[in-house]
Amino acid sequence: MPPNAASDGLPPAIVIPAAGVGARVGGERPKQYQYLGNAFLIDVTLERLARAVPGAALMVALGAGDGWWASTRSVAADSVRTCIGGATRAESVLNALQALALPEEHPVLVHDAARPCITGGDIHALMEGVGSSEAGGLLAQAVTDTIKEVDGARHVLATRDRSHLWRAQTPQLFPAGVLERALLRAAAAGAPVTDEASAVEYLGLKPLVVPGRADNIKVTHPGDLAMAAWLIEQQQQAGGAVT
Ligand SMILES: Nc1ccn([C@@H]2O[C@H](COP(=O)(O)OP(=O)(O)OP(=O)(O)O)[C@@H](O)[C@H]2O)c(=O)n1
Ligand SMILES: C[C@](O)(CO)[C@H](O)COP(=O)(O)O
Repeated sequence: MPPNAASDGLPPAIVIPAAGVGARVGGERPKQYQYLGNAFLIDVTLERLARAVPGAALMVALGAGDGWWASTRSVAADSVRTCIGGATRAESVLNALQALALPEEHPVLVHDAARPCITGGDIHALMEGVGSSEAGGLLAQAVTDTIKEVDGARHVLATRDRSHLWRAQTPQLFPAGVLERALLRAAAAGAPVTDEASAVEYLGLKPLVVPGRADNIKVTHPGDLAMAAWLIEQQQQAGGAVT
């Protein structure tokens, strides 16, 4: 493997988009500030990231006018800084990346605040799998269900070949310069960017998928918070190795 910041022992920086409103989960506050056990969801996510990558700088993109961050545990953490996010997840990630102002080759992990069940094992598998590759990579899971294409009334139009389909998760890992160029280029072209890899693909690069755990869920719908709390309990019972 060629020398790079990661292999030289310099930890990746970590960008955490947390500027969403959590409309699908609902509730009186954004999902990142709802409780998982006795902690805010965002504290669980940030503490797992910080534990997995000691010494990493964490940059959290917050919604403009966020009134909750000040009540988190993470507000007091030296390694955690914040910036204002944007109208889309991609804009939030770009703002955070620019706030970090990293050298071109510096590795950057991007992880949704809304994925609190991430494990150190998965983060290290991603870092080892991707190494210093220019195209970077992401955790993902191979699709195991039969895939239906449906019309607007939910009638099946076709059954799709799933043999090359994977479900993208986060973290996703890229060199800072590649990621910034990719996000800027995709934004200028109006290309749809639902994750960092889709922006990097837009540059013509092929990010690597690294198999991740099924329990790295994104809290998206009502009920997912309870599911995440249960998954964390299971991980804790399975031992410290997973967290
Ligand atoms: N403008 C935005 C939109 C989303 N996110 C973040 O991106 C992650 C994944 O997005 P998603 O699950 O879609 O969160 P929300 O946008 O909050 O959810 P919803 O679409 O239900 O409102 C979350 O951590 C969310 O806070 C962000 O930083 N900036
Ligand atoms: C980035 C992501 O977590 C990959 O699965 C996901 O796309 C983010 O959710 P969104 O609903 O697309 O914002």
